[in-house]
Amino acid sequence: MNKLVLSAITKTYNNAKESAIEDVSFSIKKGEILALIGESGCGKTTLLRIIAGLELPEQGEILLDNQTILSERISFAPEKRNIGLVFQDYALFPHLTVLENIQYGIHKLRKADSKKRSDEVIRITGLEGMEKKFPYQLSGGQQQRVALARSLAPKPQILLLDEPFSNLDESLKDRVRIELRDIIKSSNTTALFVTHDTKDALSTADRIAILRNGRLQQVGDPSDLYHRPVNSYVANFFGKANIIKGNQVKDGCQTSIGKLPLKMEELDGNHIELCIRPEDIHLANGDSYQIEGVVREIVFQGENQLVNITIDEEQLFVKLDKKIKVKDGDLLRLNVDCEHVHVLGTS
Ligand SMILES: Nc1ncnc2c1ncn2[C@@H]1O[C@H](COP(=O)(O)OP(=O)(O)OP(=O)(O)O)[C@@H](O)[C@H]1O
Repeated sequence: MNKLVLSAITKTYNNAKESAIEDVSFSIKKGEILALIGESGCGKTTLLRIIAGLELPEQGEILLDNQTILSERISFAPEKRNIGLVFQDYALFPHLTVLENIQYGIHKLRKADSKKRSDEVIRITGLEGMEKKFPYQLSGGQQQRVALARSLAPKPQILLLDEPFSNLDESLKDRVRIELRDIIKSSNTTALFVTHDTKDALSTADRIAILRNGRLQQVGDPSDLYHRPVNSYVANFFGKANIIKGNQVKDGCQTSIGKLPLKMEELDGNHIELCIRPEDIHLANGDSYQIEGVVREIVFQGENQLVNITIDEEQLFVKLDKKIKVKDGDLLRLNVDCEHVHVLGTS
């Protein structure tokens, strides 16, 4: 069941030449965590603010739990949407304790109910024992949990989080990503968070929506976006990708790096664009090989090495185990794992 449905949202700021958001549609299922990702200025915050009711688009509809909260005729005020917002800087009240911050959004409840609910979210967010502390006495990760607890307390229909990891040290991020996911899941909440970091999205979200210049490129689970990107932009956003052009031939595809025995029966068209991940190219261990190229650069990557090889005019990135000895100028013979080659498009 869908929790949030966005249809054809378009927003242009006053005096702007181009729209910040252009015809964006996607939905979020109940209980799902969706990451909205894209480069700086692509419109992530604008879309988040539109959903929260803080910004009005000139076109589009929003359904929250099957109720229209935005259309041509309707626009619910932010406080009527029952949406929880966690801001990038957490926006905690500095003069209130952890408990008072959490109870702020549920002050209309009877005292006993407010106590019961705040105890619940304190437990879910692991803040037991910190109730009397003030925000300045907490670490970044703890402050984030207070902000989360405060937003969860009124049981929002959906939680929106703006760059939830950007204020944290690199060393803390891995743990906080897992914590945040666990807290959202154990509170049965649906969430949408904005990030520009692929690691945040891949490790925390169930599905990812990628924006570019205000336009939605693809929505899918992390594996879809990595293995089946819709275009070269998405392919390159989620890691290194070799984008290779080719033409269909009788028993495969003749590409600029060599002939690959791809099963192309579903393809119709001569100009084919392929996405080949560096880890799907391997050193040939017998006489048979598909590609031959010269090593130009080797980048150490811990467990692996990323080797840049040239084949005529073409460059290819290949991920090899660190134990394989290669050096500049070596001639390498390689095979492509054709099962994993993804066709981006044909024309
Ligand atoms: N209040 C505003 N008035 C005019 N233009 C705006 C306003 N807010 C944002 N913009 C423009 O809209 C576009 C999208 O901005 P937005 O802040 O939504 O992007 P973003 O993806 O969240 O960026 P970042 O990751 O840097 O925060 C940008 O070109 C920005 O300059």
